[in-house]
Amino acid sequence: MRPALRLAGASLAYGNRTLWSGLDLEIAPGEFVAVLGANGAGKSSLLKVVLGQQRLAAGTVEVAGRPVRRGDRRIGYVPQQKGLEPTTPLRARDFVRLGLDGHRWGPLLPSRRARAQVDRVLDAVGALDYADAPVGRLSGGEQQRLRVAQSIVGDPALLLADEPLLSLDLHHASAVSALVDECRTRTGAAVLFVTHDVNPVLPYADRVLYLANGRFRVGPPEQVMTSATLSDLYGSPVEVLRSNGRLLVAGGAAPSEHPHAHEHEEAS
Ligand SMILES: Nc1ncnc2c1ncn2[C@@H]1O[C@H](COP(=O)(O)OP(=O)(O)OP(=O)(O)O)[C@@H](O)[C@H]1O
Repeated sequence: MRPALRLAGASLAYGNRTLWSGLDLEIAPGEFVAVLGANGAGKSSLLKVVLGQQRLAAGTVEVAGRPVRRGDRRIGYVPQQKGLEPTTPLRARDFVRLGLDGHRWGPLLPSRRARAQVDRVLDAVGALDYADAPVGRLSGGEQQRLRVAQSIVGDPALLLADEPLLSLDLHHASAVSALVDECRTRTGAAVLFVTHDVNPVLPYADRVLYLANGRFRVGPPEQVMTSATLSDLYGSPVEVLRSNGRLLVAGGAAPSEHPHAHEHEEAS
């Protein structure tokens, strides 16, 4: 089967600083890959490469067998969270609808089918109660649920989610993770899901891509999320603790020039 996403010998650099290199990754349709790593490891940049917004320094990247290009309608994207302007002149449901026909100019076309699709995802993220509210007045967590709804409403073949659980309470973090899982099961979408906390996606992640120190490990969570693997990756002691089925990563202070890398922790 043709991979939904294929990176081969991929390297990413800004100027003379290489974020990661030698990345070979094939994601099958329907596969769920969680992307983890310290601040600044290059997780968001990886998504930008797949979106065609950032060029590789070396190697190739293909989405469903074709070179990446900007504005690929087969890709759904949840950008890293930014608050929407309070005066944004859109209702929540119109904001979600942009995921279906936001690429077209002009007023939204009346369509019973589009309305039903929007209602279905609003319901799935628990946003029906505020479907007609102005989007800019909603809380960070409410807006975040709408971003997720917008990214999946068009049934993408590849879903890229950049910290979609940020601002969500435990209940909604679980619900959004389950929703993404349900979406990939129903539509066969492949998922690349950036998160700082692996726990909400542990039930669904087929593999983890862990980026640190310009290197990476990729494999099933039980292989990657171990003290031995992460200590080796970071080059310093990292302890992965297990408690009640949850993982807690302690340590991971990367010998990096970026002080915020030391804040890395998957505890929640
Ligand atoms: N366009 C750019 N030009 C130069 N440097 C950049 C650019 N975009 C990102 N960087 C730098 O590259 C590094 C990786 O950024 P990126 O946002 O991909 O990291 P991340 O792993 O997603 O981090 P976080 O967990 O903090 O969101 C950072 O140090 C960032 O400052």
